Amino acid sequence: MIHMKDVWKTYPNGVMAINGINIDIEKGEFVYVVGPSGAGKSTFIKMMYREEKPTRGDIIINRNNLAKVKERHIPYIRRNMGVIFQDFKLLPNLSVYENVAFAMEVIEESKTNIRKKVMNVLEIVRLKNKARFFPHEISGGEQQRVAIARAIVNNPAVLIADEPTGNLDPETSWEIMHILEEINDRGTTIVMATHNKEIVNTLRKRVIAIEEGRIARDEQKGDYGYER
Ligand SMILES: Nc1ncnc2c1ncn2[C@@H]1O[C@H](COP(=O)(O)OP(=O)(O)OP(=O)(O)O)[C@@H](O)[C@H]1O
Repeated sequence: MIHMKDVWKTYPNGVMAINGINIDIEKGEFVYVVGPSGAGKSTFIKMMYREEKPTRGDIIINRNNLAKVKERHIPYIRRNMGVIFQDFKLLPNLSVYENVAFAMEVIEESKTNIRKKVMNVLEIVRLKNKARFFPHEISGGEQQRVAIARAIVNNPAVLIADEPTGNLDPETSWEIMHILEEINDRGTTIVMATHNKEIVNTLRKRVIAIEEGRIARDEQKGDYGYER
């Protein structure tokens, strides 16, 4: 599903963020990406949704090589990918419903179908009753659930998450994790960068540890392995 071959990333200012990474992630896996601050986790994640382009190497996702793809094709590639962030990134002037509908491919979709799909994902994240609310009227955990609904509305094969619980209290973080697990159980591959030791050590999954831009560990049902 996701294959990285000899991937390197040097930023324009000369910082070498990723130094020769090889990794294979198969369909349906749930993978945590851990490592010290500045180790290269975000860069690794950003290259997966082509926010950053590798300096060298190949990144093949759903048979497309993100290292070679033309700029104008990036939106097509992203359609089969959902992304969620630490700071949710909802559109403040749109309601919960509209935030999700806005992300949908609406070409040739009837209004009834759009409504069905949006309400269906809002049900998965248990927010049907808040469809008319605006982001500032709901809690941080609810905002992240809207972001998840938006990320999965096009039924992507891969969901990429960069510290999705970073701004949330422990209880709310667990709610988010249970929703991500349900989505993973439906077959979506999930790659999640995190600093949350408790979650990684409790909800055991594959752990890829990055240190100084290299894979330091790659373990099935691994542990967090750092103090924080
Ligand atoms: N846009 C950028 N331009 C230049 N250097 C960058 C850029 N983004 C990140 N870096 C540098 O690349 C290295 C890896 O950063 P990255 O954000 O990938 O680490 P991280 O593991 O996600 O860190 P954290 O856990 O603190 O979020 C760091 O030295 C960082 O300063």
